[in-house]
Amino acid sequence: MVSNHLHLEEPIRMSSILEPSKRNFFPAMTKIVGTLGPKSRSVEAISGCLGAGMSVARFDFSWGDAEYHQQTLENLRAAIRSTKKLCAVMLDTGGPELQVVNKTEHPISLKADAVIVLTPDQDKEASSNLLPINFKGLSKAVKTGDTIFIGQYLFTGNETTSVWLEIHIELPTLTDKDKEVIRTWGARNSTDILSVSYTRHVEDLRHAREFLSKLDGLSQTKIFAKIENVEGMIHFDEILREADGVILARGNLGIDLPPEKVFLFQKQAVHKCNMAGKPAVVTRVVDSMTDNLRPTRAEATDVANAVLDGSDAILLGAETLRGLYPVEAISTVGRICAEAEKVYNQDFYFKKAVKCVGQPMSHVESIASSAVRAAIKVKASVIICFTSSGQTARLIAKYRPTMPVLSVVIPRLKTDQLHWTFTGAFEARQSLIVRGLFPMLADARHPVETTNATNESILKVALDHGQASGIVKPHDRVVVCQKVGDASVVKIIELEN
Ligand SMILES: Nc1ncnc2c1ncn2[C@@H]1O[C@H](COP(=O)(O)OP(=O)(O)O)[C@@H](O)[C@H]1O
Ligand SMILES: C=C(OP(=O)(O)O)C(=O)O
Ligand SMILES: [K+]
Ligand SMILES: [Mg+2]
Repeated sequence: MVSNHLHLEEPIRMSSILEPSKRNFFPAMTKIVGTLGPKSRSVEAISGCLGAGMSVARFDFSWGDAEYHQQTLENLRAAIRSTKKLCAVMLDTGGPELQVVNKTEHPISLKADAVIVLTPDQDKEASSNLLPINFKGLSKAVKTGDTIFIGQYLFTGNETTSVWLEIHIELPTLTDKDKEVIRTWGARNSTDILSVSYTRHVEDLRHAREFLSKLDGLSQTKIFAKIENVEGMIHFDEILREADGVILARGNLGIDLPPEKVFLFQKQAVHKCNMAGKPAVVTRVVDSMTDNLRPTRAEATDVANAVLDGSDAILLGAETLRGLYPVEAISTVGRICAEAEKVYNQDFYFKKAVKCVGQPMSHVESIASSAVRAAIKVKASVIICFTSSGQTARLIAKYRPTMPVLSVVIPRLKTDQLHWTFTGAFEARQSLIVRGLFPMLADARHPVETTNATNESILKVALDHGQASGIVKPHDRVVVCQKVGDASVVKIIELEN
């Protein structure tokens, strides 16, 4: 029996809940973004995070300077080399966020019923009754009776953190400080994904794209809209059309929205992203793991529901940034995701996605959905997809195959009139935030023409890679999606050994 809701493909025996889960070579199809900070920035800590399943590292420029984040990034590179795990780099802007400037590095506690003065004078020392704010226009932006909410990361010493106001702040979404960081740190480190904090309108993204296109090395950076207030939520559809992906910043948005409405936003936003074939990233899932080894029941269930809703990735903030158990937080979330993926109603979802595209389908989309359908019908253990731009692989992932997709990124030679370089590295890393995609960068010495001989030799390398990592075993069936000459083909192969 196939039920027509998005969870539980079919009823299961209660006793089967206790059956131990099979170990996979990868923790989950759902990806985990880890924010790197004080508790997760040494080579050792980052290696642990990569081993536990983190595939995107987020650098949050709401705090810390470029030098601090550069050191962390160098450590990430060392950890990638030693663990041989791929990891994408996400630059998260500060955005129009008002911050309390606490230079004392000591936590500050606020007392109930106390009177607090907010001052734009950043030279003043922060205390329980005086909070310096990094925004001169505050007194003009508020009126008597307005509420000012002070974010929860506040006063933990290391992070200067968010203050939220029930008002519209006349600051651009990409501030001058953000632009400076992108121009310097971002360009120097070939940022894979730019997270545009507090995206409020589609213009915010157009502006960001135009800005990136003028910078050396950043024209390929994917732009993710971080939706964290009601304004961004209201303009969601137009934002999604322009974005390469969306981050549902439930922490900040959850303050702006009545609690009983948060789930509605999540389900709608994730669904819209799924239908558009763009990655949806959900934040703030296991806050309590910042200080504890186990999540609460509500948090554990929430992670599973995010997967059943169709999320591509889970973003951990304080849990990895300043939490006591970054590695355990990642592995716990990964295990919950893997369990939820097993009961995800792929059949129902697939039909909805096909219906939503309508007819006629584009050729690539038709090939991609057919590859997923064939793989499920023949119980293939993996789909191997050849891609250069990454588009075919993303389209396959859109149909949420139940098996991993090994996306073999074939480099292309390109020139800017001065130099010749190979593409591929960006495309491979950028798929690390898409549910089910596991990229592999083909050797740049392979010629890019799609002849039978080159296809076969690259496929052999991919299969060897799959076998070495345990993703494919002897006698497995594998679905391959590639171009032979001018024709896109989906073929099913049976492995001998
Ligand atoms: N270098 C390649 N060798 C063989 N097949 C390829 C290559 N690049 C893409 N394909 C296949 O070609 C078809 C679509 O082509 P195209 O849109 O150019 O791919 P993409 O945009 O993903 O790079 C898909 O079947 C894809 O798997
Ligand atoms: C991720 C969030 O915020 P921040 O960027 O402040 O960590 C959030 O609000 O969910
Ligand atoms: K931020
Ligand atoms: Mg294409």
